Amino acid sequence: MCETSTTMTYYPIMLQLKGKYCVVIGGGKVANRKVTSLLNAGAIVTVISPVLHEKLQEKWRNDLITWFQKSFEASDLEDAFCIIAATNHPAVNAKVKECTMSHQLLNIVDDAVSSNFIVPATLRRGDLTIAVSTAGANPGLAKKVKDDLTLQFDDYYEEYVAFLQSARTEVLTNVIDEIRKKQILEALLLPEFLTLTKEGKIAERDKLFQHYLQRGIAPWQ
Ligand SMILES: C[C@@]1(CC(=O)O)c2cc3[nH]c(cc4nc(cc5[nH]c(cc(n2)[C@H]1CCC(=O)O)[C@@](C)(CC(=O)O)[C@@H]5CCC(=O)O)C(CC(=O)O)=C4CCC(=O)O)c(CCC(=O)O)c3CC(=O)O
Ligand SMILES: NC(=O)C1=CN([C@@H]2O[C@H](COP(=O)(O)OP(=O)(O)OC[C@H]3O[C@@H](n4cnc5c(N)ncnc54)[C@H](O)[C@@H]3O)[C@@H](O)[C@H]2O)C=CC1
Repeated sequence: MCETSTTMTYYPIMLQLKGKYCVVIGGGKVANRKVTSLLNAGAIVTVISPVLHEKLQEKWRNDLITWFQKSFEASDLEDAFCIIAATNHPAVNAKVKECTMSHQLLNIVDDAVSSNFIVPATLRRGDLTIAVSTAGANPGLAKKVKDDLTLQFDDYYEEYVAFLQSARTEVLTNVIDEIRKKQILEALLLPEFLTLTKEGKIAERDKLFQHYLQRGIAPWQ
């Protein structure tokens, strides 16, 4: 048994890509998956590829992306904040690496070692993001763990996180006493609020929160 991992220790971050110029080289199935997540993050996406996967064609027809129907050239990378090399030719992907400046973000879909970032499997429930990575050891496992988590973090988490956000804002705005503030913030994460959200008892949940906010003691304590 191997005792220590030989894989890279990555630094996980949440990247703000809104309005950032991103270039994807290649227009196949994998490129389409990467483009979809870039667009979801609000990036401005250009695809360089002689041929486009039908889902990318649809995005292009809907003006969601720019497409240059051609093979890769070094000048395609000018001004790019983020670059994804997703062709089916390792030599072309390696050329993209060669032409990338050290300050640019680069993901090469067939070469994690030469990339300066890799993409985790991601589960979203409103503002809750769960990102799973195996550092490239087994991307299929990252996807499987994420898929398994969809059961535990079901759709109602979206409503739950929205409630927690507005309740937290209310506490931070209205409760001056630091000890009480800390107590209420801790109590917000007790299972009662999650259970009531899951059962769709929204009015009851909000009443419970208001009661606690005003009285300072949770009724169940
Ligand atoms: C290093 C990394 C670079 C990067 O792409 O960032 C990379 C590399 C490679 N993936 C390969 C294969 C597969 N990748 C997937 C799926 C995903 N791959 C993703 C990420 C990553 N893949 C990064 C590491 C992530 C990590 O480990 O933390 C996910 C999580 C995110 C995303 O792509 O958005 C997305 C799931 C999205 C979702 O559904 O949630 C599947 C399963 C499937 O498609 O159903 C398979 C087939 C099964 C298998 O091989 O495991 C191959 C071999 C290609 C070949 O055979 O030629 C390479 C190349 C290599 O290993 O060198
Ligand atoms: N990172 C990941 O999650 C995964 C990575 N892969 C890797 O991704 C590669 C791509 O896979 P697919 O998208 O399924 O392949 P694909 O064959 O569907 O797409 C390849 C695309 O690259 C384009 N292309 C080829 N030469 C080019 C050039 N010189 N300049 C610009 N574009 C060019 C083609 O026109 C095509 O659109 C695979 O070879 C594999 O190594 C595969 C599965 C998952």
